[in-house]
Amino acid sequence: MSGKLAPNSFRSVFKTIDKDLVRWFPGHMGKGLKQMQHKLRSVDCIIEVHDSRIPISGINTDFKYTVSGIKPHILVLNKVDLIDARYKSLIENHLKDDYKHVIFTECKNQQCNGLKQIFPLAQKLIKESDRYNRATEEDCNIMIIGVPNVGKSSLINALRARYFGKGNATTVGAVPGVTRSVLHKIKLSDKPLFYMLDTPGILSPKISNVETGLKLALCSTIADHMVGERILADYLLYWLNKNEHFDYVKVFDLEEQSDNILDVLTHVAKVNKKYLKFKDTMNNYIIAPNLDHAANMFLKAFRTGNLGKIMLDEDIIR
Ligand SMILES: Nc1nc2c(ncn2[C@@H]2O[C@H](COP(=O)(O)OP(=O)(O)OP(=O)(O)O)[C@@H](O)[C@H]2O)c(=O)[nH]1
Repeated sequence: MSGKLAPNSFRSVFKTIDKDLVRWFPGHMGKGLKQMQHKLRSVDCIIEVHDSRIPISGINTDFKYTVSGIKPHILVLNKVDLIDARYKSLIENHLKDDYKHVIFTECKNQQCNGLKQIFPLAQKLIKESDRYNRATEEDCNIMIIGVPNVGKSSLINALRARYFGKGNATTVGAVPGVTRSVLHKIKLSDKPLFYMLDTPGILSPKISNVETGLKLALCSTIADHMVGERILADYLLYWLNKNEHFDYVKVFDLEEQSDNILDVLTHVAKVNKKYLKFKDTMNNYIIAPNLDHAANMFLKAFRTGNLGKIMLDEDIIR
């Protein structure tokens, strides 16, 4: 039976030593954004994809001032399979002033309702819009934008399989930054003639605060090593405790809830028999729990949904 700590025994603030622990804007992202802007003239609709687990922290608000705003726009919140369904209406409500069309998707499930809604909605919005310079063009182009690793390529592949009956046209990866080439043009359907333009994930150059950055990193939009696996695991533990999600106690066979990441990681490493062997200054062998391995296991459990269906912005929406 797992023990319970009183709520006030957990940290109420996450303190990091390094305020600049994430270097946000790798060079290719700035270049990608410029190339996207140049291509806007040939675009009829924008589908902005983000991660349902961070529907507020994860949105790159720069898109609003750079690439979206002028063209018909759909906000897709992907990976909805990883959040508790009751948050969908709360998220929609929270975003309603900024985003008129919000669709939740789960790319791994072809039967997902959201996937079925996207193309008909895009067609409708384009039909109702003024296409200006493109009014006489027969083909329609939908540009897919978003931060890294939210599932843009997966969405393109799922839509293409649905409407064009073709296999993967673009590479899917578990680490951010798989799509580097800007505006890879992929046919979505023949009649009507529709194309999708894949784009590399773009993060905002300025992240409003460290916690937003850490949430982005927990959802793999930033490579783990940019932040550090142990810091990320510590933030996750802090967040889980603060928001009373204690599935980790059972999943990792802990005796009780804990707010001490070193204790938790040491336990996880020991239970899973993950040790490091190294020599000390006296040339003696030391065997110690492999805390980095344990941190990765902790992060993976969250990312695969094993720690429960978790929406990291629930603290903001509440
Ligand atoms: N659970 C879950 N995972 C998903 C879903 N869609 C995509 N993924 C996973 O998310 C990871 C990233 O997917 P991609 O399609 O490569 O994402 P991307 O936005 O194109 O990535 P970049 O090219 O880095 O910008 C992969 O491991 C996918 O399998 C989904 O709906 N649910």
